Amino acid sequence: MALRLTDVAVARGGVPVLGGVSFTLEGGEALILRGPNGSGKTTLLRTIAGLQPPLSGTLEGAADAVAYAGHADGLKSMLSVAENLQFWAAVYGQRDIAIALGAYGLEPLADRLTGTLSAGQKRRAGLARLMVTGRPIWVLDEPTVSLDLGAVGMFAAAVRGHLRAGGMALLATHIDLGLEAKIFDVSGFRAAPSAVHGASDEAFL
Ligand SMILES: Nc1ncnc2c1ncn2[C@@H]1O[C@H](COP(=O)(O)OP(=O)(O)OP(=O)(O)O)[C@@H](O)[C@H]1O
Repeated sequence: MALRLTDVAVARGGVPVLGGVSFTLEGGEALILRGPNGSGKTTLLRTIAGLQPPLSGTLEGAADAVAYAGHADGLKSMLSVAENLQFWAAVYGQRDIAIALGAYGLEPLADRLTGTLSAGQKRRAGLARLMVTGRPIWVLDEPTVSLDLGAVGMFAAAVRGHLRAGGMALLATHIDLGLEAKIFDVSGFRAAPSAVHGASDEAFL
């Protein structure tokens, strides 16, 4: 299986952000999105995750295959870490959370209410969530924010394991994770300036 984008254009708040984006990601491959702040990385990732439609172009291989980790951690603060992972495992028809807990050193925190965790601990739990989805394409937006060096290592190891198992990873990150990955710089794909200004998609704020 593969994720294939052909001549994709994306918009935020009705304003075109990127155009002419084409790439293919095969099983076992990672692709890192680069580009300055505001260049459209998040918008492209949200489109691939199915949170918004592309303006034009075709996107193949993403439906029912993507697990998305955006800026929010996707955790319920009044559930424990284990309960959160069990919840997400159930959503995706999976059961085992032990591997995910172990991969991010979360066993000692398994029974803690997620709302009482530190920012980095929450981020570890949010990333562990990906491992209980069983989904082949991990789409990650700045995944290492709040992580200390040890946790960055845990994350890199989790991604490597996912790739070895034939999975794919698409990441927007400014950090060198030591992964063998293709780089896609979105800077060269800026959409032509539009006459529309000041719009926003508040529904997603
Ligand atoms: N909710 C929104 N409504 C309207 N425009 C938005 C909204 N969110 C972001 N934008 C604009 O869309 C453009 C692309 O933003 P996007 O978040 O995709 O960039 P990014 O490359 O991920 O940036 P960063 O590196 O800062 O995270 C920017 O000009 C941004 O100001």
